[in-house]
Amino acid sequence: MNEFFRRIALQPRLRLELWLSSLLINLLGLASSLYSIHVLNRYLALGVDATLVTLTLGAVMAVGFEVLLRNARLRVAQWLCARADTELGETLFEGAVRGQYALVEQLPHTARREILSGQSTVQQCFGAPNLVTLLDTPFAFVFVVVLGMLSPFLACMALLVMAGVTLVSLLAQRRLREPMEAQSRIAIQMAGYQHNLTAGGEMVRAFSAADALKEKWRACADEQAEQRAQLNRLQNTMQNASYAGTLILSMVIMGLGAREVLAGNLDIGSLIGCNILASRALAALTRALGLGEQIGRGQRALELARQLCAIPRERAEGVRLGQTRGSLRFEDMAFGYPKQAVPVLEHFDYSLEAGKVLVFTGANGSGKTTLARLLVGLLEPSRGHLLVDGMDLRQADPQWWRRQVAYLPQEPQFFDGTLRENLCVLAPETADAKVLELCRELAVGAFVEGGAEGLGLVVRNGGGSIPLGIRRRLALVRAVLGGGQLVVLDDPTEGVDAEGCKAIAALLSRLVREGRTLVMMSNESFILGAADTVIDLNHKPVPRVLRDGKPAREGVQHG
Ligand SMILES: Nc1ncnc2c1ncn2[C@@H]1O[C@H](COP(=O)(O)OP(=O)(O)OP(=O)(O)O)[C@@H](O)[C@H]1O
Repeated sequence: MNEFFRRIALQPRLRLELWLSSLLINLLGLASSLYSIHVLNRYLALGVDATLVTLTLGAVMAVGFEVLLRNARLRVAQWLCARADTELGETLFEGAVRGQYALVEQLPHTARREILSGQSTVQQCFGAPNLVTLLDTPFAFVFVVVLGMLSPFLACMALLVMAGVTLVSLLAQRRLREPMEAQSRIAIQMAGYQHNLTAGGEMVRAFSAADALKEKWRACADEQAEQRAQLNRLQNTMQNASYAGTLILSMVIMGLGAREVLAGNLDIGSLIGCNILASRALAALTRALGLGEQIGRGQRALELARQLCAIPRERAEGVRLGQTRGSLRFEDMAFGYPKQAVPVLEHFDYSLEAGKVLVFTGANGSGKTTLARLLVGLLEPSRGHLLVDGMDLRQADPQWWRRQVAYLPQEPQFFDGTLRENLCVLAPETADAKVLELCRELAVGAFVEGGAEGLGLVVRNGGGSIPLGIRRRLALVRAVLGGGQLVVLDDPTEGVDAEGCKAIAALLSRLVREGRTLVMMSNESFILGAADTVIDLNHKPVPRVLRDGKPAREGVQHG
């Protein structure tokens, strides 16, 4: 409900227009009742055709104005809702991409997907049609007041029936909360299984995981069906309440009204008018009560969205040093994930001059990727400092810093778009010829140029269909085109064939000659051989420097 009022309050001037137009619309809505009263009382009594024509013209004009005003009001409501929806979309997007990485990552993938898709639920539930329904609700009582002017007794009866319908609907709505929450929990679970089916189709078939998955799927689907049935029963109760309420109200008004007519307290015309007014009042009320379930759904989607939006943002500003030289200093640095028994590293001290090659080595899970993310500024040390050219990375503008780093993540991902858009994301002005030259240097020229679309190839699903070794080298092209002075490569040769490794070695040699600082996470012997420094992350919790000084080999040579 608050969300509706927030939307209405977005533009104070329009807020007044919305309420005024709703008042007019509902006043004009009285025209049909007045018409019935006057036709029955005046025209039937006197039989003057001019009276009928005048009354009909007046009623038609009132209906015409009402329709025009309703259209205009809907447009204003749509404009307000579109603004609120855009705002929500942007806030969610910002939350997902600018929320502190470590905290965003703590939300499971499926939950993040559910949160982001909740945007359309909010759009639907708090949309313009529902907003105008809500605006009409207080005017249900305008009809009751007019009814009271014709017959206070019938107005009281109408209020009694309306109260009964409201009570039943509210009780049913209170019970809706539980199945609706269950539905949203099950939807997240189902989304996980759907992901297993779409992205993990090979795993499911090759390991005969279909039976195990099917069992889980069925259990989930059964629970979903059970909750949906309960939801439907409650929705049905609400519908029945409003249907029965309408019938009962009409019977009450006509039955008791007839007695009032016989007692001489009411004329026939007014009785018909009372019946129309009472049903209009109840219709406005039941429409508003019907919103309850949608408001509940929208509210839940908003609460989920708030979880993401409540995550503290990354710093939006900080120091920008121009172009970094690429010297690094780890100063008594520590990092551990929440609930981790042994931290990834502790008391780590090391200084790296600009232009040198540092390799972190270690077994799976020793912390190589974590270190890469610390260097890129996606994670922050739990203690101590990571200095770049003497400046603590915590003071740096993250956007500036990431442009100083040519980063190859361990899991190279691309966004949905063309290969050109992806490779040139950091340097959109790069000429195709330069991109292709770098692709050839990394031995992926044939892949790019061999395809009919070339750099226009459309990448989908993170680029998962591109062979890993090629995808990794394409991601290396993207990193190098960014021009960062500090090169951070997380396992650059994983899944790459011999020819690819040779090309990577040649590229690394070129980068060293250009004076870039290279930090790599690798267990590959040719990379370890070319390092000025090798640091072993297997040694816990303080990493051990295995070699510091002259590299074992001149340049980076594969084989
Ligand atoms: N987001 C996270 N939350 C909690 N623990 C994590 C998270 N990411 C990694 N870890 C844990 O931190 C440790 C280091 O993981 P990391 O991925 O950095 O290792 P790695 O050396 O890169 O492994 P690999 O060689 O397999 O890529 C592991 O024990 C891992 O389970």
